[in-house]
Amino acid sequence: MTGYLDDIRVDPSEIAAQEALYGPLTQSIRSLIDAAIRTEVDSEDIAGATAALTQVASLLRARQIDGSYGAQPSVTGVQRSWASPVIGVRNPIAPPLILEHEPDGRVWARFRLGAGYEGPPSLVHGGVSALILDHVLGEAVHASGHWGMTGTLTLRYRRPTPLNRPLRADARIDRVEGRKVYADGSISDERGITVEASGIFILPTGYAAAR
Ligand SMILES: CCCCCCCC/C=C\CCCCCCCC(=O)SCCNC(=O)CCNC(=O)[C@H](O)C(C)(C)COP(=O)(O)OP(=O)(O)OC[C@H]1O[C@@H](n2cnc3c(N)ncnc32)[C@H](O)[C@@H]1OP(=O)(O)O
Repeated sequence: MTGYLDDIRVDPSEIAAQEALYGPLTQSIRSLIDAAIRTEVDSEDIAGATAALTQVASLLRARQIDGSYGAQPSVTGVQRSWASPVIGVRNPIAPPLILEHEPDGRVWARFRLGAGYEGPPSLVHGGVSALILDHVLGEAVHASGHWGMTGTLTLRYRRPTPLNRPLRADARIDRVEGRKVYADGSISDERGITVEASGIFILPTGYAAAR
């Protein structure tokens, strides 16, 4: 797999400039998603908003990459994660999580989930929790100098996870067995753990280990 070591070679000022350009666009669309779910304006205003948004979409589509973001051969490892639905600087679906890396390899993030992530009324959708944990466990694997595809992800939903409350995700690797890296993690609210996860991340046949 290419891209892994490119992370180190990307010019930081170029990354900062791109983040300053695309970050506000993404944040604006993120706010729009929440607005679209919760709006109670009258039908004329909905029709007006729909027309305006169609125009915005065609403005952005005037020049586009071919295919998905991470599939671009010229795009570096750092930029590729910008399309992530969990941390993506360019993905309005991402909450986003801002990940913190500890020297001992633990990875964690504080975040909140709003109306766009609802499962049961006023609670986080279980699939969204799985998405977040898959990513955070995968990051802990990556931080340990390995990488791999998610082979198995096991979740235990211990308590409902609330919307619009401070949440935290944590992950760390447990052990490495050949091509398999075992990682554990959780999502917590103010009262403690709501979801526990364990995952097996596997370096696919034919791929070299990261380091
Ligand atoms: C992820 C790429 C990272 C790129 C790095 C760049 C930067 C990263 C930065 C930041 C982290 C990002 C974080 C992202 C997080 C999201 C990750 C995802 O969403 S991944 C998409 C969902 N997962 C799939 O689509 C897998 C589909 N499955 C496969 O591709 C294969 O089945 C694979 C690779 C899992 C295994 O295939 P084989 O052919 O290489 O492996 P065989 O030779 O069959 O088995 C090897 C060993 O693993 C066990 N094994 C095989 N499959 C297993 C499984 N599903 N679960 C558990 N064990 C399994 C076997 O029993 C065997 O064990 P024995 O060596 O005998 O002890």
